[in-house]
Amino acid sequence: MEQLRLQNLKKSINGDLIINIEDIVINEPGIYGIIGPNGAGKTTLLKCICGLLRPDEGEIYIEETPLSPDTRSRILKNIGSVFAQSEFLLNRSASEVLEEHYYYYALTPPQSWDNLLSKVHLQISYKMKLGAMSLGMRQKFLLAVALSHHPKILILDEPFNGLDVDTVESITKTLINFARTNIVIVTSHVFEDLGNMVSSIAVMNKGYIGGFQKPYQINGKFSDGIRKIYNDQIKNLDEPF
Ligand SMILES: Nc1ncnc2c1ncn2[C@@H]1O[C@H](COP(=O)(O)OP(=O)(O)OP(=O)(O)O)[C@@H](O)[C@H]1O
Repeated sequence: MEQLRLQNLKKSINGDLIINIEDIVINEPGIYGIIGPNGAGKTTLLKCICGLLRPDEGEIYIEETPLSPDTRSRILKNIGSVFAQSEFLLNRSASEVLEEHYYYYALTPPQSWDNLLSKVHLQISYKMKLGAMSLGMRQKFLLAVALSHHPKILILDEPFNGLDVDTVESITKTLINFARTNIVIVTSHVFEDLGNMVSSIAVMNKGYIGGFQKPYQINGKFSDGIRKIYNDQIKNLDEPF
C-alpha cells in the first residue's frame, strides 16, 4: 500500500510559489531525509503533510486516502510530528502537553506515561515545565509525545538543531528503531547527522523536489554522499525547468 503520496502539490504564500511538487510516493518503511537551502519550502511542505497548512492545489494521500476536511481527523492519527519552533509550549508542563496531544487526536490518554518516556530514555517529572527542560530534554520529550499515539509516519523538522552528540545519537537510535516498520521524514542541514540514519534523500529547492535517492558512501562516509547529491541536484534544480 502507498503510505504517502504528494500529487501535483502547489502552495503559494503572499503570491510566491513556495511548494511545487509533481509526484512523490513513499511506500517502504525507512528514514527519508529532505535537504535544501534556507527558504526552499521544507517546513511549509511538512506543515502541509501534517494538515497544519492547506495546499492551494493537488492532493496529499495518506494510506491512499486524500487529506480533506472530511478525512482529516481520521487519517492525521497516522502522523506524528515535531517542528523546530516549540517556544509557544515553554509555559506548559509535560503532562499538560501530553493531555492536549491526546485531546487533539481525540484519543483516551494512557493510565501512565512512564512507558512513553522510557522509549526516548528520558526521566522527568510530569509537572516539569517545558521551559525548564534543556533543549535536548525538550526535543526528546516532544519526540515521545509525537510517538505516543503510535503513528505510522513521523515528521521531524530540524530535530537536531543545537543538540549535543549524545542526544543526537540517542534520538537517532529511537528513529532507526521506529523506521524498521514505519516512515520517518526528516529535514536537516547537518549532513553528518543524516548520514548516520537516512535510507533515502531528496533535495528541495525553490519548492521543487526531484525525487528520493539512496546516498552512497564517498570517502567511506554517507554524509559526503549526501553532500554530493545536494551539490548535483541544486545545480540541476537551479537550471530553468
Ligand atoms: N507564514 C509565512 N509568511 C510569509 N512567508 C512565509 C511564511 N511561511 C513561509 N514563508 C516563506 O516561504 C519560504 C519557504 O519557507 P520554509 O520555512 O518552508 O523554508 P525551509 O526550506 O524550511 O527553510 P529553512 O531551511 O530556513 O528552515 C520562505 O521564503 C519563507 O519566507
